Amino acid sequence: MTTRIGVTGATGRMGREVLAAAAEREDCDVVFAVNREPAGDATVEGVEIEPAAEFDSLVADREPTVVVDFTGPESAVDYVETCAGAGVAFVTGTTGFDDEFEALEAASEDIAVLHAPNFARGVQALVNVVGDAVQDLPGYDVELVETHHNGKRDAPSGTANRLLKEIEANGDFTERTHGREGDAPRSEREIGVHALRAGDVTGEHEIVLAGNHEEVRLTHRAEDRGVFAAGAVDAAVWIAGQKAGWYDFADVISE
Ligand SMILES: NC(=O)C1=CN([C@@H]2O[C@H](COP(=O)(O)OP(=O)(O)OC[C@H]3O[C@@H](n4cnc5c(N)ncnc54)[C@H](OP(=O)(O)O)[C@@H]3O)[C@@H](O)[C@H]2O)C=CC1
Ligand SMILES: O=C(O)C1=N[C@H](C(=O)O)C[C@H](O)C1
Repeated sequence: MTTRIGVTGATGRMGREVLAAAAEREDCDVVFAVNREPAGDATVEGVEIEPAAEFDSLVADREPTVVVDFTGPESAVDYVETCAGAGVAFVTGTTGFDDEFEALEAASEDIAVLHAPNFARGVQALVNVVGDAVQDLPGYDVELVETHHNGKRDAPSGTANRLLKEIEANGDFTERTHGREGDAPRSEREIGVHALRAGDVTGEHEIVLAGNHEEVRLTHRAEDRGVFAAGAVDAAVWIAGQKAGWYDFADVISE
């Protein structure tokens, strides 16, 4: 069966990649793509880019099975609420959520919603191993360093926040220290968190565990945004058959 996909943020860094990834597959069709203020005759991968102001009517008229969203927290909430009203599943890789996250969770009572801060399969593997490493090395200092391109808005990254949750769930930590400056010795049970923004780095996450005169470094490096887009399109095809509820990327790759 063909999955009918609507794409938001379609001229953004990730939106373009999603359109390219979808174009490579025979089991999905892009039925519309929107951006906030598209140039008059804009197309990406042969798909016409339409104004985001028309999102609601496009959902009603083109009947997507699922919307794939890489935009910002506020727009993601607007889009998921429309999808919830129309019975259309929603896959989002948007990060930087604060209170807006509650609206995503609420929508999952009516439709299938999948949020993943990182659609790279290697990051899922990293999430799986980091908890074991922290458990196996009690008392070791833990620091997390993430590096992204200079256009990224949110810090720390959504992936870093996900990894931090995993570290905290598996060790005895009391605080996160964001950066370090001046007379600022490390306390025993803190996790240092460092966000670098430079050039066109696609996305790197490194966890350093150090103690006992030894050091372990767990690193994921995305070399191409296509990795995230391919994962998001896999998720879109997968979610088409799911009932209302909250899902993450682990659900997709465990099948
Ligand atoms: N989960 C994952 O695997 C990944 C997640 N991301 C996340 O995806 C998101 C987008 O990243 P990226 O593509 O690099 O960002 P870009 O800035 O390149 O693109 C964002 C797109 O969203 C649109 N947009 C932003 N805010 C709004 C709004 N309020 N209303 C309507 N449209 C809006 C932008 O429109 P306009 O052109 O008008 O500004 C643009 O098209 C970020 O949160 C990022 O962290 C990124 C990579 C991988
Ligand atoms: O903004 C990006 O580029 C990325 N954002 C995601 C995040 O915040 O974790 C995932 C990836 O690292 C790229």
